[in-house]
Amino acid sequence: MTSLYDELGGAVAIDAAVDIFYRKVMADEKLAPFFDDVDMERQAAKQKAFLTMVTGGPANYSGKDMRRAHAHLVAEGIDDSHFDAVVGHLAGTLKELGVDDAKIARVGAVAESVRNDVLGRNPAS
Ligand code: HEM
Repeated sequence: MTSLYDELGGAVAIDAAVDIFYRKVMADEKLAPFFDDVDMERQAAKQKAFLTMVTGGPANYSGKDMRRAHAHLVAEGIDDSHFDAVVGHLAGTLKELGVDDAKIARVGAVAESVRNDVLGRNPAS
């Protein structure tokens, strides 16, 4: 079966998407402060590897799991509003790149699957 990764356009598409996505995140004044001390080049590389893996492409992600990667941000106050904004920027990016709504919805579902981990909650809450 063709993976969502291939349907999106593979490595070239993921690279383009992550670059545009982080430009949007950094231009969003409620999100940018969380990235103040972050090396954005390294961050973009991790995000590319992560999105590649979770959309069914080659699994080269060696970063932290989503709960550990964001635990310090939970302490700094990230909540559903930040998560929704991040997912919105991802969807907006894909839309700009000409990805159809059905595929954007599938990427959105992948993002939703890590919401509780990113926000440091139990699955049931
Ligand atoms: C779909 C949701 C999200 C995904 C898939 C995601 C993915 C990632 C990945 C792969 C990393 C790198 C982990 C590592 O260093 O090993 C990371 C780090 C980070 N994420 Fe997210 N993230 C998401 C939501 C958010 C949200 C809502 C925020 C809040 C603004 C956020 C802010 C950050 C920051 C600031 C870092 C860097 C941490 C550091 O290096 O100190 N992320 N994220």
